[in-house]
Amino acid sequence: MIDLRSDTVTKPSQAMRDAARDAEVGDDVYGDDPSVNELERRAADLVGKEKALFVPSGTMGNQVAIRTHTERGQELVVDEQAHVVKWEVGGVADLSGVQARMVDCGPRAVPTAAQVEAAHVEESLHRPGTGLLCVENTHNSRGGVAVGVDEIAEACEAAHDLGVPVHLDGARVFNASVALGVAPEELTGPADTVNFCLSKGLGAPVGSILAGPEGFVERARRVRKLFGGGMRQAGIVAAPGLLALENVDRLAEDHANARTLAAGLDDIAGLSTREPDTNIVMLSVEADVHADDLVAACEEHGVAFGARDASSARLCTHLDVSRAEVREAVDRVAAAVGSLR
Ligand SMILES: Cc1ncc(COP(=O)(O)O)c(CN[C@H](C(=O)O)[C@H](C)O)c1O
Repeated sequence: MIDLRSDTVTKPSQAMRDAARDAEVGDDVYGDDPSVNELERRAADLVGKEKALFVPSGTMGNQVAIRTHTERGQELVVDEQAHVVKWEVGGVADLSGVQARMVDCGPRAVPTAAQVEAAHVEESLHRPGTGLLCVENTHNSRGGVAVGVDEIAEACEAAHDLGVPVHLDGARVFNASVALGVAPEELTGPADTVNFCLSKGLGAPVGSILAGPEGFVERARRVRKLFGGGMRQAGIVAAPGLLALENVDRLAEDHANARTLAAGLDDIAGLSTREPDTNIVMLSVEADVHADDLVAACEEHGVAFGARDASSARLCTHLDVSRAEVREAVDRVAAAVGSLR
């Protein structure tokens, strides 16, 4: 099976497994795990923030950030297709008591200054007040869009002018950095906090990093504990995360493979794709084939990916899929489409 469901499916390398086995560990709740401490230090440096917190998942990183930034009853300004409101089980309401004020950012994938200003609510006797702006880069549901430095900075500046902090869901921020050819901290710098995933394109088995100002990270550490994310000898999974930080540059291979995949799928009658910015390929399926049927037929032919709606699907290239396997996947999709006709 060529698994293109997500870049979350990558399996740890032998070097990562060895690092896990040999990791120096301690009780991380007491701050005693040397592997976690080293990972947090290096991760903070990489994204230009004072401190960082190792969390078990990207969802926890985002939800801990939202809870730490906001007060119950406030509003969160966010793109209507953002992961934090679309794929995190209603966490902004359930865990933080926050209401989402959704903005349609369209293909731009990040709100304009005007959209931030229009969505902002001033707290009053009657009104909730805006507690946070959340942006996403790359933007998953809008096709792995790499949002540019200027666009991120514009949204952050507009929020800051209104006294509103900004959290960057940077699950794939290194994909954006590599695709745009800019240093990660050019993309993370304008935001107050950033969450990025070690367990996606970077290939670690577990974990994400929430980074920001020292005071914020200390408050976030307590929220992580509240959410049950206080880990003990977590060096076992932090050590592979340290190796994952060395996989940033190779993300360019995933992007090249995504372009090869998209071009191959475009040659199949009835299918079309948008030119991918990064490792995510959004596939449009012609009217007379339901995306679910295509996904099922492809699975029978040895390619796995997921439908997004009745007429579109998402395919992700990643560390565990080679260029040759991408080409083979295109051939298998072609055979699957043929079987549907
Ligand atoms: C932008 C963004 N932010 C946060 C997360 C959450 O990370 P995890 O909780 O899965 O580690 C994801 C994972 N995205 C996963 C995927 O793409 O397959 C699924 C959809 O949850 C994400 O894409």
